[in-house]
Amino acid sequence: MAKSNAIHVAVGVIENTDGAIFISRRHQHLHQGDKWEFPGGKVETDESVYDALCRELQEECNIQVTSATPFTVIQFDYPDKSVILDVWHVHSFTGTVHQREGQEWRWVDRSELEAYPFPEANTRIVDLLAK
Ligand SMILES: Nc1nc2c([nH]c(=O)n2[C@H]2C[C@H](O)[C@@H](COP(=O)(O)OP(=O)(O)OP(=O)(O)O)O2)c(=O)[nH]1
Ligand SMILES: [Mg+2]
Repeated sequence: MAKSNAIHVAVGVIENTDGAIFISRRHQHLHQGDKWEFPGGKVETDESVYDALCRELQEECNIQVTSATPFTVIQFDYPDKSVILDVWHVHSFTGTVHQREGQEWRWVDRSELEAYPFPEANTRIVDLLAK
Protein backbone atom coordinates (compact mmCIF):
# COMPACT_ATOMS: atom_id res chain seq x y z
CA MET A 1 0.00 0.00 0.00
CA ALA A 2 1.30 3.43 -0.89
CA LYS A 3 1.88 5.57 2.15
CA SER A 4 -0.28 8.66 2.32
CA ASN A 5 2.81 10.85 2.64
CA ALA A 6 4.49 9.31 -0.41
CA ILE A 7 5.97 11.77 -2.90
CA HIS A 8 4.45 11.41 -6.36
CA VAL A 9 7.14 11.79 -9.02
CA ALA A 10 6.77 12.05 -12.81
CA VAL A 11 9.75 10.35 -14.49
CA GLY A 12 10.65 10.31 -18.19
CA VAL A 13 12.54 7.60 -20.05
CA ILE A 14 13.52 9.68 -23.07
CA GLU A 15 14.56 7.69 -26.11
CA ASN A 16 16.22 9.24 -29.15
CA THR A 17 16.00 8.08 -32.75
CA ASP A 18 19.11 5.89 -32.26
CA GLY A 19 17.37 4.06 -29.41
CA ALA A 20 19.63 5.61 -26.76
CA ILE A 21 18.23 6.69 -23.40
CA PHE A 22 18.92 9.94 -21.55
CA ILE A 23 20.25 9.74 -18.01
CA SER A 24 21.69 12.33 -15.68
CA ARG A 25 23.39 12.34 -12.32
CA ARG A 26 21.64 13.72 -9.25
CA HIS A 27 23.40 16.53 -7.44
CA GLN A 28 25.32 15.28 -4.44
CA HIS A 29 23.31 17.27 -1.88
CA LEU A 30 19.92 15.89 -3.00
CA HIS A 31 18.08 12.80 -1.78
CA GLN A 32 19.77 9.81 -3.51
CA GLY A 33 22.61 12.20 -4.41
CA ASP A 34 25.28 11.14 -6.92
CA LYS A 35 23.06 8.36 -8.26
CA TRP A 36 22.04 8.38 -11.92
CA GLU A 37 18.39 9.04 -12.71
CA PHE A 38 15.86 9.53 -15.41
CA PRO A 39 14.79 13.17 -15.46
CA GLY A 40 11.63 14.19 -13.66
CA GLY A 41 10.32 15.62 -10.45
CA LYS A 42 7.47 16.04 -8.06
CA VAL A 43 3.90 16.34 -9.30
CA GLU A 44 2.41 19.55 -7.94
CA THR A 45 -1.04 19.88 -6.41
CA ASP A 46 -3.75 20.18 -9.10
CA GLU A 47 -1.35 19.10 -11.84
CA SER A 48 -1.77 15.94 -13.92
CA VAL A 49 1.17 13.52 -14.05
CA TYR A 50 1.49 14.13 -17.78
CA ASP A 51 1.62 17.91 -17.24
CA ALA A 52 4.24 17.43 -14.52
CA LEU A 53 6.29 15.24 -16.87
CA CYS A 54 6.19 17.90 -19.61
CA ARG A 55 7.07 20.70 -17.16
CA GLU A 56 9.95 18.83 -15.53
CA LEU A 57 11.47 17.71 -18.84
CA GLN A 58 11.27 21.27 -20.15
CA GLU A 59 12.88 22.61 -16.96
CA GLU A 60 15.54 19.94 -16.57
CA CYS A 61 16.45 18.97 -20.13
CA ASN A 62 15.12 21.68 -22.39
CA ILE A 63 12.67 19.60 -24.44
CA GLN A 64 9.00 19.83 -25.28
CA VAL A 65 7.39 16.40 -25.04
CA THR A 66 5.11 15.66 -28.00
CA SER A 67 4.35 12.00 -27.31
CA ALA A 68 4.69 9.85 -24.21
CA THR A 69 3.05 6.67 -22.94
CA PRO A 70 2.81 5.22 -19.42
CA PHE A 71 5.62 2.72 -18.85
CA THR A 72 5.39 1.55 -15.23
CA VAL A 73 4.54 2.76 -11.72
CA ILE A 74 6.83 1.98 -8.81
CA GLN A 75 6.07 2.50 -5.16
CA PHE A 76 9.17 2.39 -3.00
CA ASP A 77 9.95 3.13 0.64
CA TYR A 78 13.40 4.55 1.32
CA PRO A 79 14.32 4.75 5.02
CA ASP A 80 13.82 8.53 4.91
CA LYS A 81 10.96 8.91 2.41
CA SER A 82 8.46 7.06 0.29
CA VAL A 83 8.10 7.69 -3.43
CA ILE A 84 5.72 6.73 -6.19
CA LEU A 85 7.59 6.89 -9.49
CA ASP A 86 5.13 7.35 -12.35
CA VAL A 87 7.38 6.42 -15.26
CA TRP A 88 6.63 7.45 -18.85
CA HIS A 89 8.30 6.45 -22.08
CA VAL A 90 8.95 9.59 -24.13
CA HIS A 91 9.09 8.69 -27.82
CA SER A 92 9.00 12.06 -29.39
CA PHE A 93 9.94 15.57 -28.44
CA THR A 94 11.12 18.83 -29.92
CA GLY A 95 14.17 20.80 -28.86
CA THR A 96 17.73 19.67 -28.29
CA VAL A 97 18.26 17.74 -25.12
CA HIS A 98 20.78 19.09 -22.68
CA GLN A 99 20.89 19.24 -18.92
CA ARG A 100 19.94 22.72 -17.77
CA GLU A 101 20.74 22.31 -14.10
CA GLY A 102 24.48 21.64 -14.29
CA GLN A 103 24.25 17.90 -13.80
CA GLU A 104 26.39 15.38 -15.63
CA TRP A 105 24.31 13.70 -18.35
CA ARG A 106 24.63 11.31 -21.26
CA TRP A 107 22.80 9.18 -23.81
CA VAL A 108 23.33 5.50 -23.15
CA ASP A 109 22.42 2.30 -24.88
CA ARG A 110 19.84 0.14 -23.06
CA SER A 111 22.46 -2.57 -22.60
CA GLU A 112 24.75 -0.09 -20.78
CA LEU A 113 22.15 1.05 -18.21
CA GLU A 114 22.95 -1.70 -15.72
CA ALA A 115 26.50 -0.36 -15.34
CA TYR A 116 25.21 2.88 -13.76
CA PRO A 117 24.31 3.22 -10.07
CA PHE A 118 20.62 4.20 -9.93
CA PRO A 119 18.49 4.68 -6.80
CA GLU A 120 17.14 1.42 -5.46
CA ALA A 121 13.61 2.27 -6.61
CA ASN A 122 14.83 2.20 -10.22
CA THR A 123 15.88 -1.45 -10.29
CA ARG A 124 12.75 -2.67 -12.07
CA ILE A 125 12.82 0.21 -14.57
CA VAL A 126 16.37 -0.66 -15.57
CA ASP A 127 15.50 -4.38 -15.75
CA LEU A 128 12.54 -3.68 -18.01
CA LEU A 129 14.61 -1.48 -20.31
CA ALA A 130 17.63 -3.75 -20.44
CA LYS A 131 15.84 -6.88 -21.52
N1 LIG B 1 13.64 12.37 -11.02
C1 LIG B 1 13.85 11.16 -10.52
N2 LIG B 1 13.64 10.94 -9.18
C2 LIG B 1 13.88 9.72 -8.71
C3 LIG B 1 14.30 8.65 -9.56
N3 LIG B 1 14.44 7.53 -8.78
C4 LIG B 1 14.13 7.87 -7.50
O1 LIG B 1 14.14 7.14 -6.52
N4 LIG B 1 13.78 9.22 -7.45
C5 LIG B 1 13.38 9.91 -6.24
C6 LIG B 1 14.44 10.86 -5.72
C7 LIG B 1 13.63 11.94 -5.06
O2 LIG B 1 13.35 11.55 -3.72
C8 LIG B 1 12.32 11.96 -5.85
C9 LIG B 1 12.26 12.99 -6.98
O3 LIG B 1 12.73 14.15 -6.56
P1 LIG B 1 13.37 15.29 -7.48
O4 LIG B 1 14.50 15.82 -6.68
O5 LIG B 1 13.66 14.84 -8.87
O6 LIG B 1 12.15 16.27 -7.53
P2 LIG B 1 12.13 17.71 -8.18
O7 LIG B 1 12.89 17.65 -9.48
O8 LIG B 1 10.69 18.14 -8.17
O9 LIG B 1 13.03 18.51 -7.17
P3 LIG B 1 12.84 19.85 -6.41
O10 LIG B 1 12.43 20.85 -7.44
O11 LIG B 1 11.80 19.59 -5.36
O12 LIG B 1 14.23 20.05 -5.85
O13 LIG B 1 12.22 10.68 -6.47
C10 LIG B 1 14.51 8.88 -10.94
O14 LIG B 1 14.90 8.02 -11.76
N5 LIG B 1 14.27 10.17 -11.37
MG1 LIG C 1 14.13 16.30 -10.53
